[in-house]
Amino acid sequence: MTDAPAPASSGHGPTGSRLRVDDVSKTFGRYRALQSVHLDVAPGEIHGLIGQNGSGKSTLAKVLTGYHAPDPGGRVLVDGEPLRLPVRPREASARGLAVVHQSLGLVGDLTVVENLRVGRFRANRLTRAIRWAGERREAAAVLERLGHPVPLDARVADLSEEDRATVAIARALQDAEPGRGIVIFDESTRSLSRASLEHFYDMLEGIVSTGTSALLISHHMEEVLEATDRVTVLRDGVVVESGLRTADLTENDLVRAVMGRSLESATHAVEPAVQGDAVAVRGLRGHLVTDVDLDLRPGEVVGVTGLAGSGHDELPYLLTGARPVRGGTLQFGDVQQDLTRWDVRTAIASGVVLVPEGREHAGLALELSVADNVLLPRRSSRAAVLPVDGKAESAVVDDWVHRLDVRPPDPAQLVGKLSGGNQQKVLLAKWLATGPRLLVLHEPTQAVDVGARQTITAAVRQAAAAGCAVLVAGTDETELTLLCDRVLLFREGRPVSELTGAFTPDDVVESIFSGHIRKRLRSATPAAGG
Ligand SMILES: Nc1ncnc2c1ncn2[C@@H]1O[C@H](COP(=O)(O)OP(=O)(O)OP(=O)(O)O)[C@@H](O)[C@H]1O
Repeated sequence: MTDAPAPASSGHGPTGSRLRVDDVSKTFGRYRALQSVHLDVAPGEIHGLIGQNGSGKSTLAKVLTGYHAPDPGGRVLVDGEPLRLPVRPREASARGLAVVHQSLGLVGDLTVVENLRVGRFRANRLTRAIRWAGERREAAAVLERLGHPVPLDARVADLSEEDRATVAIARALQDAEPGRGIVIFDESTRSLSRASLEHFYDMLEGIVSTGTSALLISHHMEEVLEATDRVTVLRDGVVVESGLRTADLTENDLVRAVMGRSLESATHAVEPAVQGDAVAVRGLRGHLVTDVDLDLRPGEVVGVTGLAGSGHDELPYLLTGARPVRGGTLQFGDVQQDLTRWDVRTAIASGVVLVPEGREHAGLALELSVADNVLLPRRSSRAAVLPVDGKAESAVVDDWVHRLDVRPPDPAQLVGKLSGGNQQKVLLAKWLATGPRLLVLHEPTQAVDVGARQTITAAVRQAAAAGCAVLVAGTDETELTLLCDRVLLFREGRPVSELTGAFTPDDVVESIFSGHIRKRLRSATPAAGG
């Protein structure tokens, strides 16, 4: 055994490793997704696992929890004891090795106790009846360990975002003896709002303070710097940096480790006025949005943001016919539309397209190839009698695969087999390839790595420079700062203030929280002076 460097927050529990991975590889067909991976997570440590889209992070998490069988050879040890390979999911969870997925993995229609105990129910041996009293006791005990009670009989769909995050973590934690085991968070913080994030980190702090460890997979360099003790970096399935102490690193160090190079700083000069159609929305009303007027110039990228429930994230769906509109009109070019009669098909035919959030649920056919997905809107709008121009179609697909740097750059690859971030790139390519006049994006760089953020920003700005008006809804301050010329802050259904000029990510956060000091993700380190 080699000695792992002590984590920054030392002093938790016994020494040794909570999780040790030695020489683990995984091949899909001829593609080597993981090559002789080593990883060492110390007790009580929050260990970051970072890397570009497609570098193998989720594949490693899936090998560790038994979803994928690794190639022969290699070892996985939890609390010093080897796990049989391929990992059997029940054995892994009984040893306290569990994962919290990005979508939190909960069933909305089931109650809290059902979500926590499903797959673990103990039935009476004679009657087969579930012993509910025991199940409730176990569920309550794990929630108590997290210090955050949630009503056991509430339907998960009715819970607040914070409570849902609590239930997801409790579910992963319930088999681990307190102070042992490790929870893997596979981009689990991605779908949480900043307010819930603070709660999430408080819980994480509580967990690791007992000696249980966490492996945090994330594309957010700021989060990795603030939340983790050490970090391991994957590039093309190979560990290129192992267990670096995060306290010694800057954000640039992390970016260089992930990308293998530094990123040029991305500033966007105000572009000269471009030809195209101005967009005027008047009196828009939806479920949350109330009487909104909005003007977008061609070539302009406008952000809309706010706290959950402020209406900014309803706007994309109202403008594109995806959700019912109570009132309002949209005017651009020759289109003058009563939005209460707008639907998705008419919107697309008019050049108004939506890149929705959550690519698994909306917008991509996972069982089709990259090429078929990119060409879908084009093919459905082409008159059925026209012959297919295969050459032109391949040229379009090749161009977009190249421009958005989809990896692997294979148009025949099934989208379901791409990594999460590469699926997001295909979703953007699909709609950018239509040459829209009004492009509406909801959290467009969610799930993509720091390099891909810049690639996507360049592609969106190129669409704007060609005369398209762009609306970006979201709460990611870096995304909004990179992409937008101005950002409108929503409160109670309408825009109340605007950021223009050279605003920074901190300006965006401060405008959302209207001056509240942003809580650090973890308590300040002693080096920072408390
Ligand atoms: N079932 C599969 N069949 C074939 N290839 C796969 C399969 N699952 C993953 N891959 C490939 O393995 C590589 C690693 O994918 P993985 O999902 O682990 O990346 P990741 O680092 O988690 O990326 P992201 O940050 O985009 O989520 C990718 O090239 C992906 O296309």
